[in-house]
Amino acid sequence: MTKFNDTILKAFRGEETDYTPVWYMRQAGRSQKEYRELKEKYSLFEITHQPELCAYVTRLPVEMYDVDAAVLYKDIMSPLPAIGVDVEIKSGVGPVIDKPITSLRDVEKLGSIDPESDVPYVLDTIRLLTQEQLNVPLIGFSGAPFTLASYMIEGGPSKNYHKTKALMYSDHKAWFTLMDKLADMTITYVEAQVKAGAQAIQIFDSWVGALNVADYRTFIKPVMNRIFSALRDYNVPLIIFGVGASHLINEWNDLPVDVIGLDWRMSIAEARQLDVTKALQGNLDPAFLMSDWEVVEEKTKQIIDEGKAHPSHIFNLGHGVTPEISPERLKKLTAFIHEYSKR
Ligand SMILES: O=C(O)CCc1c2[nH]c(c1CC(=O)O)Cc1[nH]c(c(CC(=O)O)c1CCC(=O)O)Cc1[nH]c(c(CC(=O)O)c1CCC(=O)O)Cc1[nH]c(c(CCC(=O)O)c1CC(=O)O)C2
Repeated sequence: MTKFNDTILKAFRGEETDYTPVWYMRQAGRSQKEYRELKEKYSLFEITHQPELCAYVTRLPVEMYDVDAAVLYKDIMSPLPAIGVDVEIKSGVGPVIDKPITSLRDVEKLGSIDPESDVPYVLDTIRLLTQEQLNVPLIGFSGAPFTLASYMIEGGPSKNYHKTKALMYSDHKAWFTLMDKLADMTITYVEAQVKAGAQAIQIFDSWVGALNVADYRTFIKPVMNRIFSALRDYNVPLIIFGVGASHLINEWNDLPVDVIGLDWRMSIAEARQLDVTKALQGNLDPAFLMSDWEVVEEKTKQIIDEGKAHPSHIFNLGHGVTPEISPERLKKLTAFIHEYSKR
């Protein structure tokens, strides 16, 4: 067994490292041939319910790409059935919820999660990976209340979140009760992942960029403060990530997080000009990986150079790996990042 490589944990904590560590959102699923063959037989939930199989899928990209962290193979929807939300992941569509939340009554029906009895397979997978199989840290994760609520209210992926925002603006009791229930679920669910062995946590608020700063401060920021303040007790690096949320970066810099994950809309240099002090993660647009290698190399060098100007930077894409990106490309990119970023 090769020596455990904790470089990425040092970068998450804002320390300077010998090279720029890298992992990719959605690295575990997607385009590996071995994974595609598995997906012919099993759904995402069926894989996650089998710890040995789920650990194998989680390890695939680590062994194939030599990335500096593993991310647990599951979805941000995974804990929702435990609180009474009937969600299905439709291939090529995404999460689908047949009975969306429409009122306070629906919110009050939601229960709470007991990870050891509701999602024992998630915790067993984490134990398997961190006690026996990985020589890089394992990243656990949860969706954030706004992003989870957007699926629960819209009934699936959305472009404009009109129903979500309408409920948020018009029914404050329903909204804040839902936020509190989802915050309680997130804290309990993340605590169990850390106790099982996850060494860093990412909170995905993918769609909160749909809100302006004022509404973020009113309807979201207090609950995010509560979540991250509670998670600090578990003493693992905490990452917040969202898409199209650059206008919220100074709000995120106020939160008790260690790392801010950027998409491609704001450069690392621009974030630093806004006095963002947290470690930064990102932020290559996945679309680059479909273009000529010379273009990828040039953009990657720019991101690494900007990241090196301040401690510290973790390389990632600006959003999850897309299905058409080839494993060969990700392997080549990872090797290039490790080589080019050496101090
Ligand atoms: O099609 C299938 O059968 C399953 C597809 C699949 C899903 N989650 C998945 C997988 C495994 C895989 O990538 O193959 C599995 C999945 N989803 C996620 C992770 C964690 C990570 O990103 O590393 C992971 C596991 C880790 C990994 O695959 O590397 C997290 C996730 N699910 C979701 C989101 C919201 C978002 O997209 O930003 C996000 C966060 C941002 C991200 O994409 O990285 C919600 C979700 N889950 C899913 C989708 C369907 C669209 C799509 O496939 O991109 C979508 C997106 C949407 O349309 O709203 C289904």
